[in-house]
Formats: sequence, C-alpha cells, structure tokens
Amino acid sequence: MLAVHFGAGNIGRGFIGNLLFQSGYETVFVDVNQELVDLLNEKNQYAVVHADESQEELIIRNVSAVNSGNDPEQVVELIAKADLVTAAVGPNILPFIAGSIAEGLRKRIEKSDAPLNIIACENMIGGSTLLKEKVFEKLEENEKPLFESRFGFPDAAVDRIVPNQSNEDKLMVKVEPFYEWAVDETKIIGKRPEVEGITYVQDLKPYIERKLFTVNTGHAAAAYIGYQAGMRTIDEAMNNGEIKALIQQTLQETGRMLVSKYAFAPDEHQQYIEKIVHRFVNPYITDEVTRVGRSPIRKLGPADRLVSPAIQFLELTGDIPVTLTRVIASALLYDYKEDPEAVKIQETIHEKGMEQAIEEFTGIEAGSALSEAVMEQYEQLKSASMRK
Ligand SMILES: NC(=O)c1ccc[n+]([C@@H]2O[C@H](COP(=O)([O-])OP(=O)(O)OC[C@H]3O[C@@H](n4cnc5c(N)ncnc54)[C@H](O)[C@@H]3O)[C@@H](O)[C@H]2O)c1
Ligand SMILES: O=P(O)(O)OC[C@@H](O)[C@@H](O)[C@H](O)[C@H](O)CO
Repeated sequence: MLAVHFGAGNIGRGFIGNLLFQSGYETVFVDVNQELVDLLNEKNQYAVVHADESQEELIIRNVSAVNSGNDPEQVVELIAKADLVTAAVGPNILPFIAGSIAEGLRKRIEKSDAPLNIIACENMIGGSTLLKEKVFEKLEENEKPLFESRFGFPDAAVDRIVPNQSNEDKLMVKVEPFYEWAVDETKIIGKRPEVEGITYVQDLKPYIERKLFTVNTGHAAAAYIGYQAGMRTIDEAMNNGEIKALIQQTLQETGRMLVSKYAFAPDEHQQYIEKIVHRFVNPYITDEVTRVGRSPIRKLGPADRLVSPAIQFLELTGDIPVTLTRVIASALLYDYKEDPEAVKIQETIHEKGMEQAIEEFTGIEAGSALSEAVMEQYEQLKSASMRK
C-alpha cells in the first residue's frame, strides 16, 4: 500500500508517518525542504521517540521523499497510483499543493477507476473541504462530476503535541505519546483506509470543536499570555500559577460553551481539560511559545480557536467571555519580529487603530460589545506591560 503525505515536518513525520508505517504503508513524503528530502532518501527510515520517562524509540521504515518544487511530475505520478493521500503542511499552504493533487487525480483517471481519499490533517475546521475547494478550482466544469464521485476529501481532527526539533539526528522526532486522529467517515469514497489509530466518526464537528477549542485555545492562551510575561516555553508559562489559572479559566469558558452545545457530560469534559493541562506541562517536551503562537492572523480568524468560541459563548450565554477576550487581546499584542503575521498585526494597529485592526483580523464588528471588551483588555494589558 502506498501513501503520499504532503509535509515531512513535525506532525508529518512524528504522527502521520508513524501511524502509516504501523499500518503497513510505504510512505512517500512530499516536501519543499531539500535537506529533509535528501535525508529521507538517504536513510529511508527515521526514529520517533516518546517524550516521557520511557523514551521509547520506534523506527519508521519504508519512507522516501520527493521535492515538489524540483520534481512536480513525480508527485503527479505518485498520486495517480497512491492508496491514500494525506497532508500536514499548514492551512495557509493547502492552496499551493492543490495544483499537483488536481494533476495527479487527472492522471489517475486516465489509468484506472480506483477511488482515492485525501485527508488534510491541519488544525482547522474543514481542512480537507478547503483542500477540495482549491483542487476543484483547478478543474474544468465537465471534470467535476467524475472527481466528485471518485475522490473523497474527509475532514479530520488530529491531536499530538510535536514541538520544533533540535536533535542532532535531523530526521528524529520527539513526540508526546498521546495521540488522537478522528476522520469523517461520511465523506469517504470507496473502501475506508484502514490506518491504525484513525477513529472514523459519523459527525466530526464535536470532535474538531472540542479539540480546537480546548487543546489549541488553551495552547494559544499559554503562548500569548506567556510571551507577554517574557516566558520562552509553554511549560515555563504553565509553571507560573497566575498564568496557569488564566489558562484554566479560558478552558472553563470554552468548556461551558462546548458542554452546552454538544451535551458533553460536564465531568468528562472537565477530565478532558485536566488531561490537556497536564499535557502542556510535560517536562520531557520543550515547546517554544513562538511555535505555539505562530501565525497569529490565522489564529485570530473568525473560525479559529480564539474568536469562534468567544462568539459562540456570547451567543449562548449572553455574557462576555472575559478570559477569552483577554487572550484575544494578548494575541493582538504579540509582536514577535520573526513572525511575519505578528509584524503585520502590529503595523495594522499602528496605521489603522485598534478597533479597525480587531475588525480586520477577527471579523468582530467595531462598536460591538465583544470589540469593546477586547479593546478594554488590550488597554489594561498594554498599560500593565508599560509599568514593568
Ligand atoms: N506540531 C503539532 O503539534 C501539530 C499537531 C496537530 C496538528 N498540526 C498541524 O499540522 C500542520 C503542520 O504542522 P507542523 O507542526 O508539522 O509544521 P512543520 O512546519 O513542522 O511542517 C510543515 C512541513 O510542510 C512543508 N511544506 C511547506 N510548504 C510545502 C509545500 N508547498 N509542499 C509540501 N510541503 C510543504 C515544510 O517544509 C515542513 O516540512 C499544521 O496545520 C498544524 O496545525 C501540528
Ligand atoms: O499548529 P498550530 O499553529 O495551529 O497550533 C500550534 C499548537 O497549538 C499545535 O500545533 C498543537 O501542538 C497541536 O494541535 C496539538 O495537537
């Protein structure tokens, strides 16, 4: 069985590649990082190490790689014969891989009538659906019905903390032992890919919202609040009592919304929160706040981990989610110079003012109660940081 996976980065090697190997696939990674591609082709294997007291090491074999920048034809050939296509490149990169996927699927139709599923494993709602939209933009109108009937783009929720790596062995990935991969079974075409570790679900929405608005909201809160406090890593931030309490309050707000929306058992959801907070303080992982806070424009988007739960909380309860608005304000204060999205936010605030910047990045209407609450938190945080 052949799997083609776009993105040989942290989650690509540390999670998806790991499960594909354990399920009997040969995996070809598609990436644009020549050093990674060369190393994968030289070694044809890499190590995944569990970040816990066991330090258990798994060797992932039957892997190779292609640089899609240098060898797009090979990518097309691979998709034409693959049994599964997956991706973990980041939501902003999905449009850039759509062209070669469309070409590969065209080629596949010429050769056989075998169906194929393409699963985007990104931290967003509707990642595969977005990829499908971008692939379909590359098609002629008359091609679309056959593509619709033959190729599935099931959405997914993936969870495993894989920090940036600084190992001497450049292919090795240290990962937390925990993982979860839920895939929308209703959008599968043909036989469902049997991958050890995938949980097929009939309704993905509760899974993806629970994951994104707990793991990723809490993580982003720790990153942005931690950054403001001068912390370098997530566990450093979480080891500060005041910050930890803020993260817990944030997760109580998203939890109240999720429990009410999806009728989750409150006790079970509380246990889920506690497990996640525990994952954030894993002493075997060094996860920089600048990785977790990366791409703040994406994270401040109306459908993402900060603004969507804040809006839903307000709609559901009629109350302003005080801690979530504080986290949104912290994200707007995030001024890490190496992150182009952080730089853009600071420029926009400088040029257009806070109220306009909030509307532009979050979709929260200027003059609304939520916008005013974010502005108030922003002013408080700013004057507190000036007093330091
Ligand atoms: N790291 C985690 O803890 C984690 C967990 C769950 C989900 N995710 C999601 O997985 C995705 C990837 O995250 P990551 O942490 O692995 O990032 P990463 O930067 O480590 O990996 C991304 C990889 O994509 C490659 N890439 C960039 N442009 C490409 C292109 N045009 N074609 C092919 N490859 C390309 C990069 O070279 C890199 O190797 C993101 O959407 C992220 O939200 C990450
Ligand atoms: O990957 P991002 O930038 O969407 O979010 C950063 C982290 O919160 C994220 O990568 C987590 O580590 C991961 O989602 C855990 O499952």
